[in-house]
Amino acid sequence: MLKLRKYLKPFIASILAIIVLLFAQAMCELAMPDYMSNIVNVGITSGGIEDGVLEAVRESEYDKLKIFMDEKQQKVFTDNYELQTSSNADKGMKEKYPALEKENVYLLKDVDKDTREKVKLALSEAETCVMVLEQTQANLSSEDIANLTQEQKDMMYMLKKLPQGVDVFNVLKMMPKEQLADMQKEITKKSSLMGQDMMDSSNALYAKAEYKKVGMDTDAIQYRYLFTNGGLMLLVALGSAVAAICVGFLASKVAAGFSRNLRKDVFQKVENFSNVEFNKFSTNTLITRTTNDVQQVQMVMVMILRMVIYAPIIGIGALLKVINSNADMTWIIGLVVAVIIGIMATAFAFVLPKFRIQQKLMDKLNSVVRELLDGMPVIRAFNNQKIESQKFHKSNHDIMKTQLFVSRSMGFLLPIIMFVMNMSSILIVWVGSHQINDGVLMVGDMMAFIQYAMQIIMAFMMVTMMSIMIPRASVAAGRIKEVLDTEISICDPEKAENFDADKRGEIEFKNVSFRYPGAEEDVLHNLNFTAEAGKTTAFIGSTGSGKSTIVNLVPRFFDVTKGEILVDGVNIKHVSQKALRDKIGYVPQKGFLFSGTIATNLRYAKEDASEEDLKAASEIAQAMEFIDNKPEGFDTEIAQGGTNVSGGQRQRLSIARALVKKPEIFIFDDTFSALDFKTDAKLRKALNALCEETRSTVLMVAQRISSIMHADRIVVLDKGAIVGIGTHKELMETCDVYKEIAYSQLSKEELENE
Ligand SMILES: Nc1ncnc2c1ncn2[C@@H]1O[C@H](COP(=O)(O)OP(=O)(O)OP(=O)(O)O)[C@@H](O)[C@H]1O
Repeated sequence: MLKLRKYLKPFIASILAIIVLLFAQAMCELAMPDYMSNIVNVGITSGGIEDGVLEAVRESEYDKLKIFMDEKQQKVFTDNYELQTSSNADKGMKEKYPALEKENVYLLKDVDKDTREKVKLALSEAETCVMVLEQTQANLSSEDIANLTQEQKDMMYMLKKLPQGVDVFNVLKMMPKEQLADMQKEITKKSSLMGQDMMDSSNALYAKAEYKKVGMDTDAIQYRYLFTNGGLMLLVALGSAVAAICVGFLASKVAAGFSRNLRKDVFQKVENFSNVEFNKFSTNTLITRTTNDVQQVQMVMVMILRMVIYAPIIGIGALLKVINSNADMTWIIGLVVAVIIGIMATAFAFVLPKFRIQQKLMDKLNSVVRELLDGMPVIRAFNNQKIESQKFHKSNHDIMKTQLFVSRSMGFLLPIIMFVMNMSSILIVWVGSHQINDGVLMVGDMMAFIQYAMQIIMAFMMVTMMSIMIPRASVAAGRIKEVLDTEISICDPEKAENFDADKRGEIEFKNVSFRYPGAEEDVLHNLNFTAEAGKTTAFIGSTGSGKSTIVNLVPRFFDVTKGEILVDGVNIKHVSQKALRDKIGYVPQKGFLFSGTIATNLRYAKEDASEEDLKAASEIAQAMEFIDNKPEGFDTEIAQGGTNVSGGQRQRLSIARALVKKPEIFIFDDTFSALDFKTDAKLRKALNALCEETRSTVLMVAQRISSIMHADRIVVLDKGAIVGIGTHKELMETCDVYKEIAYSQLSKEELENE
């Protein structure tokens, strides 16, 4: 994938935005369990009271607290609370704190966060002691006793020994200071084992009880907390959803733009391929690389942008949260992650090779289908449908088998992983409930732990999935890069020369030898001849003697292996391909038309050609008659590849297309063999007239001697070498190969009459 990183450059801003958004999304996701934990621990369990910092406390209750506070703590209290006497309190005050009707109440001043923390510390131990003692005094039922923490139980048994009706706190006030300090030490030692959150929660319960005694509306406090935190949680969830939507939007934009640019570059590269490169890559693979492979990379790109960045943020974030939490259960996460990695590794060890096989089988199925469809008329003609459909069924069956295996394995994998995840929740609840029972963990913390554990496991699963997807996409990226990195063998010279302006279409082959790339021997051997300007030079020879190869060298479809080809006195390698091809009107062996109309096809080389030009060219190419017969004439639609016209018509339109261009050089690569003798003769006559007018050079490959016998010059080829050059007459006298061809096609009389 990294091979194509330069295609991400235009999208850097979007990628950075995605990273920021993913970070925001992860932060929101990580905050959610905390909110939930607070709602459970504080909102539900502690009645919406966060800790033991009392907003209001009766003077009598403060007297009790004071017993367990040292001078420093008492100072913190008096500094931050003000006494509201019963006599001075107004109506509003009394409504808010009804206890003021009977006694004085201390009210917390408006303090900042740090001071509040100091107050909390100053009150914390004293509140624990008072609470334990009050509970003891309150003659608890056995059920209540069972719910007490161990230190509360110990204290309760000690104080229960006091005679009935004696106020514990009055007794304590009279106790020697050292004994009281010992007792306090004992209580705080035990309570310090609880952890801060538990302490806060326990003190919050004390505060709630005190608020009730003050007459405050504790339900309102609880609702306020629940609505505030619930609302914040909703906002965070909304933030996460918005970030996720934006990431999805941007990631799709980046991936789609990335693949558009990639397809454009691959296409541009392929457009510049010479036949050498086309021979290296088959058409099928080039199409697959431009479409399917790019699509694969695009798909994984979206996943990378959404998951690969998100998974580590959320995974590490959740892990840090878990490590910092009170729950001593991190080992459960380690265990579950190890089990999941084990399961996935085993599954992928079986499935991954099948993925690769699947890709190959898909290629095979494609090629079988392609061959079947292309060769359908032949298959029908030879009645071989059964054999061919067996071939298809085999490929089809093979692919079904592997797909079934892969789908079934994946079908197993997900439920197993879900089972492991559910088991991990149960294990966390099991271990967590023991810790809750021991007073070291709160229910909300355990619930948050479960959520963080799921986030960590999901992050691991995302990374594992990506580690499977990325290598697959990497193969596709490699195939695309191979096309992009292919060196084009036929390119323009750095400093292009110009053609000799005094010459017009003269072609000279000088010691030209040629070997197809990858072939073992030359197909053309040391050719030397000149095709004079304005004259017709024809090539004839047995099949495979190299006629088409010679004419394909002129427009530089291939470059000569040895020697040089000069057009108008300049080596064709020294001019630009455009300048060279501008001079040439090429008609291939197999006529090819583009989708559009007859007119758009004829104007292919000369967009501004007039209707008269089209008509004139069609007349020469003997195509006017069939065009006239079409109701829409030149506007007749042509299907892709010209499949809706006959082979002969296609060929005539291909010839007309070259004629419209009126080039300096015509190349007809065995063009006339698709035409009947009569049309062939008429066409050649009209063509000769045109060439005389335009003074164009004609290179003509032919199989039929009658097509070329009137040429100014005939080059006879045998096994890639020239065995004779001259006019028909000269060759009939001097060249045995020519004579042999001529006599095999025409009678002695026909030849002598010519
Ligand atoms: N792309 C190619 N790669 C390798 N060898 C090729 C390629 N094209 C043609 N050849 C070989 O080069 C030789 C000359 O082929 P060419 O097509 O030029 O012959 P030809 O005289 O035009 O034949 P025909 O009259 O049958 O069209 C043949 O032996 C052929 O097998």
